[in-house]
Amino acid sequence: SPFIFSKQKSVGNAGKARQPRQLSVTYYAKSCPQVEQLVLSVTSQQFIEAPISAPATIRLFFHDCFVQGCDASILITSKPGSKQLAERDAEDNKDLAMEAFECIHKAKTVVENKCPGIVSCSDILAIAARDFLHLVGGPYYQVKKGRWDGKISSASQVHINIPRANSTIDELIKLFNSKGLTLNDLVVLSGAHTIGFAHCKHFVNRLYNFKGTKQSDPSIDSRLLKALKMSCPQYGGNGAFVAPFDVTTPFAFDNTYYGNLEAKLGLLASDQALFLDPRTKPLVQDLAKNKQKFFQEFALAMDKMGSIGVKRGAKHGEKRKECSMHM
Ligand code: HEM
Ligand SMILES: [Ca+2]
Ligand SMILES: [Ca+2]
Repeated sequence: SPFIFSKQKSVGNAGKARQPRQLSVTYYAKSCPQVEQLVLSVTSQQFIEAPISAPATIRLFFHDCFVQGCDASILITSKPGSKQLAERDAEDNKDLAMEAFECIHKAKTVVENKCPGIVSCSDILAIAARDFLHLVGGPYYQVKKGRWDGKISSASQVHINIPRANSTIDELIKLFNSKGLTLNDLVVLSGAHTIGFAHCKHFVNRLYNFKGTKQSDPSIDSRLLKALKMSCPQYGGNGAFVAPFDVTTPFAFDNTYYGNLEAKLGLLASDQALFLDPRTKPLVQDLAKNKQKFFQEFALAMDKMGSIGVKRGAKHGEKRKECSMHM
């Protein structure tokens, strides 16, 4: 009946932001069956040459999905001479590592060579992030595919959609909820900080002037505080210096991140806050005890994050030939 037809249609539109459109593991089974192998050939080589590509690409995927959905909008470069900057030139994206962009570019080139015009940049990013997660010792999961690339990339959309080191737990919960992610997803996905590094500017306030007190953050371990102060002076430090998120195993994907939080070894205020807030503390304690559970839940949460705001079809998206260039 026409009533039901129009009702279904409006439900479909209303769910645009929240309800992921259907993705599938077998999306390219006929059109490009070797896509995963092709991407892996690049990611595994890149992991040997530049292991930093692993954290960099996982973070790139996160920053893509949180702004306009998982649509490779993060890969588009600003038009030369235009005042309208693209997402990747926004302040909050400036420290995304080049290695990640290069890796996706290489993978896309290899895939285009074998399956021209078939595979979206957003699917390649999702596959590469999974590959790197596994290469650094994290869980393996099947990547659902069928994302189309977005046609919009605007720097002005970034700040409101990307969490910051000084975001409160309330703000983080709100932001994650707005993407269809739960409190549990927030705690589990933050576990990505078991690998990778951060620049001083993201935690220097904790060392010298926590919340305007002119004191250091009381929830930093004193030895870590001392070490971080040596590398990150209050004024005029080396802007290129990076500290590991996980002081114990910065290159291994494991659950030590959570144990570190219990030991006041979190790097960002937003990391340590997960152990200080009564809503998230029990989840941290649980994951610190249970690596198996962390792995299972991380894989599920990545799948969920990878479904945010997914576009399907030529009306809403495109399949870019060159990931950095909107057609
Ligand atoms: C919960 C709120 C989060 C905040 C406030 C946050 C903030 C940050 C900051 C400030 C950095 C350091 C960037 C730099 O100095 O270069 C960073 C790095 C990183 N983030 Fe997050 N992040 C959050 C959640 C996530 C999520 C959900 C993921 C992925 C699932 C993720 C993955 C990473 C990775 C892997 C790095 C290391 C990048 C590298 O070493 O190149 N983060 N994050
Ligand atoms: Ca995006
Ligand atoms: Ca680790």
